Amino acid sequence: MASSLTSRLVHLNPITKHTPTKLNPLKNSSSFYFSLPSSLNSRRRAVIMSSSSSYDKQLVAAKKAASLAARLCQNIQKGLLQSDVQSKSDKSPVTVADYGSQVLVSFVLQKELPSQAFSLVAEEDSGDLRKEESQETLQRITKLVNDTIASDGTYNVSPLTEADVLTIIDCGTSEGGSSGQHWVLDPIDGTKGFLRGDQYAIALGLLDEGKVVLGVLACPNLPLESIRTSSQNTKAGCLFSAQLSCGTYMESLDGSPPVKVHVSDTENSEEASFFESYEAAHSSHSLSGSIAKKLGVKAPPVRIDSQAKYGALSRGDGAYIFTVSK
Ligand SMILES: Nc1ncnc2c1ncn2[C@@H]1O[C@H](COP(=O)(O)O)[C@@H](OP(=O)(O)O)[C@H]1O
Ligand SMILES: [Mg+2]
Repeated sequence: MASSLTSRLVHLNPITKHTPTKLNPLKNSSSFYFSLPSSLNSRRRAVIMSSSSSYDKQLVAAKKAASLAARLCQNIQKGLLQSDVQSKSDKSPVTVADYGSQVLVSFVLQKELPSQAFSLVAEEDSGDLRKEESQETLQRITKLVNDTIASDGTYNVSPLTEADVLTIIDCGTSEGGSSGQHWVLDPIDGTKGFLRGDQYAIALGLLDEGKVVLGVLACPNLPLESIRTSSQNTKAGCLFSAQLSCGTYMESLDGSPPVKVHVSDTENSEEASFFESYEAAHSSHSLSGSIAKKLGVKAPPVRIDSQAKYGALSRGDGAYIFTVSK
């Protein structure tokens, strides 16, 4: 599930179109663009713009949901316990933060959009947490989620019970589909990066009639300035958001005003740099090195866990992402 969900979420990364160049094959993939082609006449442009504005409420809710989930993840990462980490049947790690993030996103979306039918396709389910031996883990998730909701103060609700938490996790078991609206969530993309204290992301998208119409990406450890020039002292915590045909915006997770971002417009691959997975088991480093060489890229690879690399790409920190299946 993790891999297939991740591969779908890759296409949820709405990157603002700037000037596509022959040098950047990724930028020519339609799934990376939400902006309107300039060839569209202004009447058609107006029609698309007005239809996209109907997702404003969902965008506000998605940003709130991802921000609150990021807050929970940041708090857990500061004091991660050995017992917070478990192994899934596919041997990939899952943590109390993955579950807690899914609970918060599901909870906030339903609170913020009460009048809408709710469908969520999410990575985690409650199966393992319902086992006898997971009782303490479930208690810890419930406490962490309740503490986060209380610290935010927006929702005047009684604390969630453990049964509530299990039910809310399983709100993410929708099958999705090509009709209606469906949220798609990876509550922590890059769990291995999260465990290492490196990059990870909360990745949330909305599909309407089978099309991606908005996406948000919370990257709690991504510096607010380019990762190629930032230092350890640079403030971190970015929230990227995009709505169909409205471009991509970035703000800090602690609430700075959003600024519009653009992908790199470099025409010279000798000056370009590329991102790839940190984990060599996820993407072939040797093959991407060969591709980079053929393209004339001189800079060494920038290895980042998770879709945080798509956030970095969307603001032009680098020009390419290479994901090469092994
Ligand atoms: N062998 C593999 N090939 C491709 N992707 C893999 C993989 N093993 C794990 N992944 C996925 O890669 C995601 C992380 O991406 P990246 O390598 O860019 O950091 C993980 O998402 P989760 O952390 O949500 O499980 C995981 O599902
Ligand atoms: Mg995940």
